[in-house]
Amino acid sequence: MAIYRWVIEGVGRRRLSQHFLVDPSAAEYIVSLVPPGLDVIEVGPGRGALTFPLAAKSRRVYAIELDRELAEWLRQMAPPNVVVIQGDALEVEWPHADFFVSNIPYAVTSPLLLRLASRRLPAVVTVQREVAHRLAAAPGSGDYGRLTIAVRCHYDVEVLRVLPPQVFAPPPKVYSAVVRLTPRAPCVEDFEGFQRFTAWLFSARRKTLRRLGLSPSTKRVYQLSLEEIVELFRTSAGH
Ligand SMILES: C[S@@+](CC[C@H](N)C(=O)[O-])C[C@H]1O[C@@H](n2cnc3c(N)ncnc32)[C@H](O)[C@@H]1O
Repeated sequence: MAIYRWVIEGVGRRRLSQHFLVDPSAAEYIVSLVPPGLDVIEVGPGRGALTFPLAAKSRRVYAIELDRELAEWLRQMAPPNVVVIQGDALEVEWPHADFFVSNIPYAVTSPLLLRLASRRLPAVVTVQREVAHRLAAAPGSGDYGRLTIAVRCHYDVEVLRVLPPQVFAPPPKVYSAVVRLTPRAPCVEDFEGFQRFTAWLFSARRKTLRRLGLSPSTKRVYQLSLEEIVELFRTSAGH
């Protein structure tokens, strides 16, 4: 019975991507990238590795945690300027804030980044190194795709530091990277329409524009810059 319970909990924890930051210098580095005196949203505070130092330099920290036990623990332990919101960060309403921080739970990386992009908050996020490569990818590379386009439509992306698995407990199987996202003027007004367009476009990522009937160009979809994709969207959708 005890083993059975342990197995079920293990699966649950994996689904929650619970790898806790245990290297104080990594936590200090991430928090140093957040300007002082702001209202900050933190997704997945866990055991508070970022939350506590963040609270010390911020006006308020809204800590959104899905795990009920961790949320309750944090409510009891955190200073009064930490507002714990128990729930799924993909579903709960995000409070008004100036900045976003998260060691992103791996299982929700893409939808969370898309939700963040629609809010255009300045952010520092830790993601799998492969995701960081996708965010920073240049046209023509294998990592370049819809996620690159969606995030870069709203942000300038800087991959600042790679973190080895051992900075987390339990260590994940992959390396992570700290990424700074600085809002830029959005590349389009109709982001939802743009998302539908890029979904269609990248479902044929190796096809040429001529083959897709979009232009006489023999360039392939994955070789197009963000600006070229925006231009195609404008002409094809009459925007
Ligand atoms: C990678 S851990 C990071 C924990 C802590 N920030 C740290 O660095 O030690 C991810 C955290 O996000 C929480 N979490 C997972 N999915 C979530 C979701 N959809 N919404 C909010 N929190 C979530 C997990 O319970 C866990 O505490």
